[in-house]
Amino acid sequence: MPSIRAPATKKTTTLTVAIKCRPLTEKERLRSRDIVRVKEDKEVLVLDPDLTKDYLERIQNRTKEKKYSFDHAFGPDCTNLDVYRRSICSIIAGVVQGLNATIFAYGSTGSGKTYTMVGTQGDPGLMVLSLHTVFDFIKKDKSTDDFEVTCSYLEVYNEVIYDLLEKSSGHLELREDPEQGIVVAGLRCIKVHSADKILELLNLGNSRRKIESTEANATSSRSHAVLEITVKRKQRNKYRNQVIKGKLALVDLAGSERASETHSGGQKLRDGANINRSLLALANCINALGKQQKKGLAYVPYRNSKLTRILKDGLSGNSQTVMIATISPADNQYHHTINTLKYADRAKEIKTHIQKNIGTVDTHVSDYQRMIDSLQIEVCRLKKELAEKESHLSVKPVDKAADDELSWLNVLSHETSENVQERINLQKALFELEETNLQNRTELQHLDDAIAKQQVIEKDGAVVQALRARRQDILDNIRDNDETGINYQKEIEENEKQRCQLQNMIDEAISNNGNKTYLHILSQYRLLGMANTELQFEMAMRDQIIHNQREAQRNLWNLLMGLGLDEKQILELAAKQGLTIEDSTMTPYLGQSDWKQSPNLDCRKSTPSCCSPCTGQTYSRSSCSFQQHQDFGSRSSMRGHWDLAHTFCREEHHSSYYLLSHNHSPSAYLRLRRSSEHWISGRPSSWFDAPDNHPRDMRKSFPEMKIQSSPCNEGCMSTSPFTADLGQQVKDPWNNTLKQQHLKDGHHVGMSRSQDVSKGMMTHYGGTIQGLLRYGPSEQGASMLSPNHVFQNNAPPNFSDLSPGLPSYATTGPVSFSSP
Ligand SMILES: Nc1ncnc2c1ncn2[C@@H]1O[C@H](COP(=O)(O)OP(=O)(O)OP(=O)(O)O)[C@@H](O)[C@H]1O
Repeated sequence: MPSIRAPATKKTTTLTVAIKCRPLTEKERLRSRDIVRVKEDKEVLVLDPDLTKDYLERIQNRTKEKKYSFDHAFGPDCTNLDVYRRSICSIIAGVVQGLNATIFAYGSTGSGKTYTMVGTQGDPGLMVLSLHTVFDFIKKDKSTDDFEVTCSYLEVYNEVIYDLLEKSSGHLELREDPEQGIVVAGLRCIKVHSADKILELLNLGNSRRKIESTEANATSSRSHAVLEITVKRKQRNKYRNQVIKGKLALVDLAGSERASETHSGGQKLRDGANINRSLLALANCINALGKQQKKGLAYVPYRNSKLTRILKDGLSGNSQTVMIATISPADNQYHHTINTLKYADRAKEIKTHIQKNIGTVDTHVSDYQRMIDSLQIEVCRLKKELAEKESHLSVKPVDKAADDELSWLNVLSHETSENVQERINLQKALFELEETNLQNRTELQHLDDAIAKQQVIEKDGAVVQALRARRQDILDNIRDNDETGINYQKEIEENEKQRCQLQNMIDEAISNNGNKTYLHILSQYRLLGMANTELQFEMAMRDQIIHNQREAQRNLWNLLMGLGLDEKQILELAAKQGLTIEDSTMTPYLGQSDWKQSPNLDCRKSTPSCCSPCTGQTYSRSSCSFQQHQDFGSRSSMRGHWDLAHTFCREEHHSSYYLLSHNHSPSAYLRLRRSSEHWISGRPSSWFDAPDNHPRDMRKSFPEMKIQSSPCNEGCMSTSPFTADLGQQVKDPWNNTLKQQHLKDGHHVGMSRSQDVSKGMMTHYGGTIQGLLRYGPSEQGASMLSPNHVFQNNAPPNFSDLSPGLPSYATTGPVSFSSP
């Protein structure tokens, strides 16, 4: 029997911002003046550093004096313990109860970030104090629960992640996990039983951190360091299998600086540029998040740096977050101080949504994880073979040419891997950006409707004006997001060019070089690496879907509650529908396994070609887009068949992610255009052409599209005989039989993947082949299929021959297709 659960409730909180002003250092005392005043533990006054300003200028308010107010403010006499007690202590208790918390120090170089986070023996920092509290709470806990505390410590240096708990750590990759958010693959997590043990690890990690002496700070941290403590609590009471997991992230950022001030050059200058790049990305995220609270949906560019990706949860997700902005009181630091305070002021607007992390594991995600893991094992094996081959080559009699070639190939391999990573990252960013604008456009539509209605009641009244103002904000957001999107597109094009160059170089080397085995391994390694990252990309997409599914369920639940139904009534109603509703207080947090069984998704069991009433979706437009989207590529055998009618279309540039419509419903085209028209402007229309037999302006031709904001319509509209037929024919979309299936009305349906073996290049493409859309750059697989291309013998290629040994999975990649 299908079963749904009441979701765990989310609580919205605002980021806590605390300012800490350090004392003047010995050196500064000789030549600087103290210009910062902290008042009433909340206000910070920064005096004009220019003492020459006269009384008149001051009273005329022509001074540079600035005043800000924050949640907490600490003057030079305050210790780290003061900061801890007033602004941090209360959130640490939550970590032991399964909540996430993030504490990060932000400020210019030499302002006291490391001092605040790490501290000294006499004045232990927030990392040390928090750890002691965690263990104190565990010790004092009166329940019979089992606790497990683990700790990891990483640094981001020059946009590369290193494990500070490993002696000689390699480069680590970021991965997006549906349960845990952003995780660093391969990062060591050490089980610890006491705060002292963590402190030992912390000291060890700190000794490995990249530190340099700069003009501004003798021990300047050149990297961003993240200490993460995870507290797992296995409950031994009636909820036996429940595991509550709280995470505490403590972040010491590298200092922002101006090259001119630090007098650095060479490597230091490069470090500085990278540090500033991450901090700029962080500042942009803070800006966008601050703006979002005021103006609605602004795109938050987390993907612009590793640091912001790591801090994503802390900045907007499931985390109670404290920002400690550190400032120097010295007059020559005036600009830095004001800058830091400005960002801190904006950060006050940021909201996060906290909820308890109650453990659940999802099967299909673990399937993907297994695939990725096996690919990673394969990559490791090939890496080893490569290393062996290299050492074998290097013991040969000195052959400088071979050595040069080898190092050239290594550079090539490294560049290729970076290129793939960058591409995936850009595509994800574009995807998210598109999603944000999709929501913006929906709101715009609603606003237009509301304005039109309101105009009838009171022409140009206050309400209309407020609505218009909001409309303008949304339009501004859309425009900003479009601009960002165009820049991403350009970057993707650049990346694609680079990819082609690299590929040509590898191809050339393979054809010219005698050492074919080595090159073959290199090529294999590269291909597997690509498959690996693409799988990760796909997993991230699924995570997004899962996330939206949860939101949709949450909305549905809230709606039911909002209708005034009490729990008993809901249970009775559900029972009539044959549904079991479990109580959130008694059951684990809603996991993906739940939504697999949710009535929304399971509806196809009873109605193969049409969605059952999908009321919940109506209230979450974006969730619903994903509701359709989620079906894409899904291979749950539980479902028995694949309801292709619900697949949602999305354009993605080049070899990337896309979704296809599976029937002739114009909705597919419209949805595509609506979601992507803002990208397309200025590009050749052939990139995303509407079929000739469908006029461009779909709205005119298909007035029913106007009601598309009802997701239910989206789902149900595609209930064509074609789909129904498909529903019966398609038994398993992942199965080869489907790949070559022909529909009776002449459309091809298939999941496909191509591999141009001769070039050593792999392109995945697939999905359902139907319609007259065209995708992708000409260099890749897409060029094989021109618009309106008719497969030979009206059948798709034999995909299984083209992709030997690689697992089938949902589609990514360019595609061109047509129906005869
Ligand atoms: N509250 C404080 N009391 C006494 N000294 C402090 C305090 N805060 C910072 N300092 C001193 O100021 C100097 C710079 O501090 P710190 O290294 O923590 O700065 P930072 O912001 O981490 O710099 P960077 O970004 O370059 O790493 C150090 O000498 C430190 O001892």
